[in-house]
Amino acid sequence: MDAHVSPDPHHGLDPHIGSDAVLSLDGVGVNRGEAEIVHEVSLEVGPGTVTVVLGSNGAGKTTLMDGIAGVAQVSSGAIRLSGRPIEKLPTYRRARAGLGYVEQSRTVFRTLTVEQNLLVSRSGQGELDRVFTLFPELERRRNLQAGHLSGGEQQMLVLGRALVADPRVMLIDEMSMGLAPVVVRRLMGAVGDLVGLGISVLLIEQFAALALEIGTRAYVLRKGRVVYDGSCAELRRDPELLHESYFGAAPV
Ligand SMILES: Nc1ncnc2c1ncn2[C@@H]1O[C@H](COP(=O)(O)OP(=O)(O)OP(=O)(O)O)[C@@H](O)[C@H]1O
Repeated sequence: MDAHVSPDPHHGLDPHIGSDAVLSLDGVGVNRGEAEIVHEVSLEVGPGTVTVVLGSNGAGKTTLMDGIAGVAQVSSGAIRLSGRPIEKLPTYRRARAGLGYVEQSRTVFRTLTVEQNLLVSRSGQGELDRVFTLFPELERRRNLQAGHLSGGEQQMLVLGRALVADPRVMLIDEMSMGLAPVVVRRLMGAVGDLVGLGISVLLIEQFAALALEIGTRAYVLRKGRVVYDGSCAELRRDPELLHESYFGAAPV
């Protein structure tokens, strides 16, 4: 671990974060096939917060999310959702327990309308209204085939589809891929609004500066390990620390 990268799990943070975590990982390893890609990750998502996971390409961010959601095999450690161990549950039972997963590759049913896309994964009418409150853009296009939406609107619909399943925690993996910064900013605003709906978020985002604006706590992964655990505010203030966490050396 580097000298400037905080080894203190509560560094610069509001001390209330921690014990009442909605999602917590304790020493988690995650495999891809035979190889362990993520090693001994301990992490907490506080209630009503956005927690940000950063790291360079190949650092293991997606593998970590896949392990939490049950898509990749957890090789060691414990994962708790509202205090309940979930690491041995199959994917669908983790989802039923309140874990929503917005995977990296955005998918909508292109030939179905916006509304039909939402109805497919609905748990109640109220949730549809929540989506349209969050994304008035989608309400205006509710009868349009989803394939005709812009990239940003499709991503809103992907988020909306996760939202109608009424999750307690949402894992969101790089939803900004290929989108213009102005669209990403709009999406980040919506992610920030999720906490107002009582949803806690674990967010992977390549636009680090935008993610750090809406996040409370940040983790940086390098080679599958946590090398920074601290506040988003600290990383925002200190771009050198951010760079060093990513790459293991200060910028030249
Ligand atoms: N299915 C797989 N089988 C074997 N190795 C894999 C597989 N998927 C990913 N990896 C490897 O695991 C490592 C971490 O990949 P991962 O996709 O989790 O990183 P990431 O931080 O999400 O990167 P990116 O930002 O590029 O998505 C990489 O070295 C990658 O080559």
